[in-house]
Amino acid sequence: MRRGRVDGELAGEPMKSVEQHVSDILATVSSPRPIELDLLRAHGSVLAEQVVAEVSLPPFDNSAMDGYAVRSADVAGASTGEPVLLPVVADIPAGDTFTSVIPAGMCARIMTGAPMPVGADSVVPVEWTDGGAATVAVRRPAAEGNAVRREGGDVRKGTEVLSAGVRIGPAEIAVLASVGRRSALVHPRPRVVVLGTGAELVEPGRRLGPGQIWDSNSFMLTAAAIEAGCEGYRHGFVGDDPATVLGAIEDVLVQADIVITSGGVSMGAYDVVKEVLLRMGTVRFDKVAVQPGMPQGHGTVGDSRTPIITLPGNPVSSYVSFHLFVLPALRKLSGLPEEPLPSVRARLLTPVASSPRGKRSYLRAVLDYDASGGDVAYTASVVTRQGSHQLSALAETNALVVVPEQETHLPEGSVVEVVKLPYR
Ligand SMILES: Nc1nc2c(c(=O)[nH]1)N[C@H]1C(S)=C(S)[C@@H](COP(=O)(O)OP(=O)(O)OC[C@H]3O[C@@H](n4cnc5c(N)ncnc54)[C@H](O)[C@@H]3O)O[C@H]1N2
Ligand code: MOO
Repeated sequence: MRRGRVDGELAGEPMKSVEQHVSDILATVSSPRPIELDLLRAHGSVLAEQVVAEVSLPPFDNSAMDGYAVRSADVAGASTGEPVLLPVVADIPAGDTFTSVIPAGMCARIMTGAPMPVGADSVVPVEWTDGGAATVAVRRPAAEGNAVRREGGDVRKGTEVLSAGVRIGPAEIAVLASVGRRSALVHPRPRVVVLGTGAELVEPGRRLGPGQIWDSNSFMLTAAAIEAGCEGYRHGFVGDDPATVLGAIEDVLVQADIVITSGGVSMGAYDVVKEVLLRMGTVRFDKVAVQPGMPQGHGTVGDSRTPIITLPGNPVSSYVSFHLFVLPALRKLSGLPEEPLPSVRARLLTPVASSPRGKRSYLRAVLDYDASGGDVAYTASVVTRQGSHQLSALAETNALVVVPEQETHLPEGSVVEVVKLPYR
């Protein structure tokens, strides 16, 4: 509720389940058409094609060490006391394009990554020799294949090196480059535009007036979207004027694959997001059986039918509902399969004193690994400040203890499901 009165009491109204709300949101979201992007531009996006090696890797037999390419039979009897002396008939650096041939009883100096000469079947590391330039004294035998990296030893020509659906990180970029790819077909990273609402909001860095607070939600939600691998754009915030709010939403559509708003969705006389979007008829508002984060809205806006998710303004509610409701949408927009946040079972070190009947609570908690815990290998301590406005407590936590809808309290020692928050 913002300023003033509550318009009506909706006690007893059935609430929507968390799962239903997620699936309703997902029904409004589809993953964008794949595009071809240059390697580094593709970083962070999801691969939309299967990548097959068109050549074997390594493409040719090469040396794994700096040393001498030999015939293993020639050095079989080498020892410190009786080194084998071999004339050095070639010098092969990495990148050498000349195909050397090594006759029996001779060798070539060779560097790491350089192509193996014809006739040689083994590499003697320089440390096992006197390092000679014209003739080398080999002090240890090197078995056939010693320090030789075989053609196709990493990847055989024609095999899959990356499957569609993987997120492209540095390792995937390296694999793409190593098979000669300059670009890849990817689902582009979704553009997430975040808009805060509220007449009480002030830009951080400016002075607060009476009744005002600094906007934190639009920063938090933008950062969370970026952390989820998206392009996050903070549009800032707008006040309580319906025309301004509507104008701002329309303005951001050109740069948005999805719009996230915070605030103005509850029962207040000035809950402007709800007011303007309800009028459009393409966004619906529900009470979801969850604490925090009960008032939620979702749908599409504009001719582009851009998905929009309207989160409640209370900062902790916004944060928790981002993880429950926005992340699944961002995964789908990113081209990733549906997957819940990882959760573990943990033993409660603190009791849960109260949880509203009929709502699933997600309590902010500290999750710790407990090596002595046996099959319950984690402990969870619920922090004391659980109010939807108590943002500072949120920053002390790394997980959400799930209290099922039918439970109103839980004793210390209860085993509960705990959702791990990403990157914490
Ligand atoms: N009569 C009722 N009142 C309220 C109900 C209800 O069912 N009946 N629900 C409560 C619940 S639960 C929530 S959650 C909030 C949601 O309210 P809104 O989404 O309409 O959000 P606002 O009223 O705009 O703001 C709520 C709160 O959050 C602060 N806020 C808003 N935006 C930001 C921001 N960008 N950065 C930091 N803080 C922000 C705002 O100042 C308010 O304190 O409604 C309850 N009321
Ligand atoms: O559901 Mo509201 O999100 O309690 O704070």
